[in-house]
Amino acid sequence: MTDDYRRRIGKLIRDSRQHRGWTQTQLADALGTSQSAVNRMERGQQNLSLEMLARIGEALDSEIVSLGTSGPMHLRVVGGHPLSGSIDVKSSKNAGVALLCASLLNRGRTVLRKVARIEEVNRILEVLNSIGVKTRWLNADNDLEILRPEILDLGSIDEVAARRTRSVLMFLGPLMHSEDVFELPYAGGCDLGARTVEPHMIALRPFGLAVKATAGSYHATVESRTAPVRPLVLTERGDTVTENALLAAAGADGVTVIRNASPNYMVQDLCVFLTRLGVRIDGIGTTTLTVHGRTDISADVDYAPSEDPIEAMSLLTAAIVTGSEITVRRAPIEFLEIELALLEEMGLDYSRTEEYPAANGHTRLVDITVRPSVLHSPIDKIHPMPFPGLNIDNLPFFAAIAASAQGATMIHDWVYDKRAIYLTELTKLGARVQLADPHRVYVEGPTRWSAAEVICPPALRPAVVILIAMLAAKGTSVLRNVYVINRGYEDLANRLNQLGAQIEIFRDI
Ligand SMILES: CC(=O)N[C@H]1[C@@H](OP(=O)(O)OP(=O)(O)OC[C@H]2O[C@@H](n3ccc(=O)[nH]c3=O)[C@H](O)[C@@H]2O)O[C@H](CO)[C@@H](O)[C@@H]1O
Ligand SMILES: C=C(OP(=O)(O)O)C(=O)O
Repeated sequence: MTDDYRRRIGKLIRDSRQHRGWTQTQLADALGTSQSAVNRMERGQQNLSLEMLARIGEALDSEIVSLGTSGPMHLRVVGGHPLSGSIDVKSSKNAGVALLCASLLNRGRTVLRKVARIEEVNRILEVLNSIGVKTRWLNADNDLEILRPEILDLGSIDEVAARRTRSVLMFLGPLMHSEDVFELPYAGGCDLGARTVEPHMIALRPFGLAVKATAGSYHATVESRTAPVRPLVLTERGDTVTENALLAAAGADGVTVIRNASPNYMVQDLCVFLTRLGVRIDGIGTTTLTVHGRTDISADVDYAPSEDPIEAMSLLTAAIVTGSEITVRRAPIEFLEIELALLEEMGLDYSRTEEYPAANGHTRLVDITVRPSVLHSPIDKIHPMPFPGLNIDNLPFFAAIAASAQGATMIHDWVYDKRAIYLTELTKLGARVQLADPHRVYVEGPTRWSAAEVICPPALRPAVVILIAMLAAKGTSVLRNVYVINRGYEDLANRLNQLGAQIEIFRDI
């Protein structure tokens, strides 16, 4: 790099940092380097690798220094080393996106604390911004301010961003309170096979919302604005459908009883948030929710969504599969109990601290320490259930765990059409995974993991499972196109590196 280039790039970095309102120390923290190194970079006195430029671009959210961020992101993993140390679980993707959608109900100022800085959140923010909602990251802790304008500009909705996430479906519940007729692009998300939206349509109908699927979008018409006269019985105990019903009920004039509601973690977080907005909800954490709606929600609210049980499970799995001792701090225990009970049956040696409250004042957290253990397969198949059951999104992690255990395990993903199929990618790293049918795999362990080059399957959890297997595999593996992981995990590679992993981020340019 010539001096001139170094100086010009340094100036761009300084401008972007100042634009974001960060000190050199804040940028250094985000990059895992020192303030003096940032100072040298800004003065053009430091050679910068493309990877470092990519990381700076990402940290500063800046197009100017996104030189290396234009192409897809990949990971190079030097595996076979045990991990050690402690790691904090971040707030959940699924509560994060639900609360962003819920902020549309609020005419006051919404502040969400420590929001996971992930692609799924970015997509919803792009959609919110495109319709006129003002959002602003307040600091390096990822606190986020959201201000909804009186009138939304739905005609300008960012369709590209909307189509990349399924969470945009949760705009239906809030928007029906302020719009008479509106369109939403078809929801996307992980490619897990067909995912029905019918339960959402059925749940919102009693509130007076008619939704018709037209070419490429949902056409919504508010025929009347009412609270359902009878209890609303959900046909599926789904998470986002429960959230949509809650959002419709929260802004409706009257009391709504929702039966067969999901009591899962993101739903509980949303309920607690709505109570902070002044909406009374009885039965939080159960399958019957009674919502006392309000048509005048306008509160300056400050809320910290809780920690992600799926991220906690991912980190526990990384420890188990690499035979490491690590402590996963701030794990929401209510949503991990069955997983831990099963792991204990399989021979896992672990301990946990007393419970302490999350910042939302509701969720119970513990620190979990996992120690190297000799695991054996469970006697019965492993299958998920809606909460309270083994979490549907935690199931894929058991494929890597079963592959590390002695014996044969059957894993039954009845939920998604395609997800079990993606688990067979583990065979590329030496695991014996056999597809019995599109929903069931047999896993035979233990595995001598071997390094490989793999393209991420288009599904978040199976992609992370492959990354974890790469941490266990001696040698250098490459995982390509990790957008799907970034959709749900913040800075996962660097955080694993802090536990001793050797993962390098690189990009095509
Ligand atoms: C943004 C968000 O929060 N996403 C989560 C949410 O998605 P979301 O709520 O969108 O999940 P879906 O509605 O797609 O439900 C998942 C699948 O389970 C089936 N199903 C669900 C409930 C039920 O009682 N019976 C039944 O058959 C559905 O038909 C579907 O095939 O919940 C899923 C299931 O926990 C999780 O994988 C997703 O991470
Ligand atoms: C399936 C998942 O999420 P989404 O609903 O965002 O596709 C997931 O989190 O594993």
